[in-house]
Amino acid sequence: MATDKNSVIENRAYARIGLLGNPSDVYNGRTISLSLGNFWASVKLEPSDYLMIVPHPSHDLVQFDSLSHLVNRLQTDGYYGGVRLLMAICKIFHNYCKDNNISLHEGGFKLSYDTNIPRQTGLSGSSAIVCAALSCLLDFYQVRHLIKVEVRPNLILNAEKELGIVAGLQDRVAQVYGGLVYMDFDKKLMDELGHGKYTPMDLDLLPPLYLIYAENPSDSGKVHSTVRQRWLNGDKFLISSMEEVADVALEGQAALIAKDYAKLATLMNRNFDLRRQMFGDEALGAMNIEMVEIARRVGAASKFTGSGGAVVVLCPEGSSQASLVEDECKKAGFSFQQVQVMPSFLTQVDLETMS
Ligand SMILES: Nc1ncnc2c1ncn2[C@@H]1O[C@H](COP(=O)(O)OP(=O)(O)O)[C@@H](O)[C@H]1O
Ligand SMILES: O=C(O)[C@H]1O[C@H](OP(=O)(O)O)[C@H](O)[C@@H](O)[C@@H]1O
Ligand SMILES: [Mg+2]
Repeated sequence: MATDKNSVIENRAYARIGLLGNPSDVYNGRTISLSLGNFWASVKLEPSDYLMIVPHPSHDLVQFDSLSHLVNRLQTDGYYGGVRLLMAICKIFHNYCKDNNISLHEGGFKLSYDTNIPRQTGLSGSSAIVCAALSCLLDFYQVRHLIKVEVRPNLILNAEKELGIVAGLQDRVAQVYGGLVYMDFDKKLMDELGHGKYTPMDLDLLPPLYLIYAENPSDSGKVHSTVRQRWLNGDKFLISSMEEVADVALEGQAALIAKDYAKLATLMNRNFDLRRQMFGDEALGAMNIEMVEIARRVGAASKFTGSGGAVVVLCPEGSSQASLVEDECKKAGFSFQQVQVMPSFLTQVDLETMS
């Protein structure tokens, strides 16, 4: 990657799968997540005399065929695209550098993005856009060596918090680190370090995994805000269930290391069952629940990759079972793909910032 301040910079960030423990990352828990090579967002930074955030031609649509086209679009995709995400990370990055005496040159830039991550499907399309933008800013200002890898997920999360999106760190950690990562967000640890403890795991430990998803925009921030408020209010059931979800990741780490995939399957199912009890069927949505059940009906294990819209599947009986899931997905109109894990692409400069 060229880091000359006059050259065009382009960076990608991949979708992610919360394999175990999500959403306990939002609640001082633990997760195991992986970077998903099947989908990515890319951000391009072109040096310029002025500063411009370029709206995406379809994700930030502002021109419509008719009033009903506009209304239809708002009803399916909501009001927001990626522009606000790019603006927010620019602000967070600027303020972080100012607070940490990192000086930035005066050059301007044009920032544009593209993404093939299915929109708002719990594959972390939102933080992929932010993460790729942060990478461009690190390169443009040549400050990659000054901003530790461990704190980058916080900056990405803060950009979304800035917009009122309730979320946790696991997506952002998977996207910054790449590969497969075990994460511990223990409160004491977070208070002491300002971030969680992130331990990369060997990709060879993973069994083949599959993905089911649907065009199904649901706002993860909204899904989380009520549960988060109940948790903050001290709801005992939520607090103890969230601890159980965090324990799923702890047990999952041992299961992965032992390549005990029967245990991994049990833990994935348990993870979703706990989410279902905590959030309730109405909040999860009938289509999302059906995606989980389609896999379970043929004996596979399944859970949400994020807050809903996509499901990760483990087939303990192998590829013949995966074909059965695929057939069922076709009948139901859901997309089905084998998971490609994206290995870490942290550079030497990045690695040297790590404590
Ligand atoms: N594909 C996309 N293109 C443009 N903006 C997106 C896209 N996906 C998400 N966003 C932006 O991120 C916000 C939060 O999305 P979120 O519900 O977290 O989706 P995801 O599950 O993909 O992370 C949305 O309100 C929107 O502003
Ligand atoms: O609910 C979850 O599992 C995750 O929800 C959000 O991710 P998204 O891909 O936007 O659905 C959130 O950002 C994560 O921290 C949660 O674990
Ligand atoms: Mg998101």
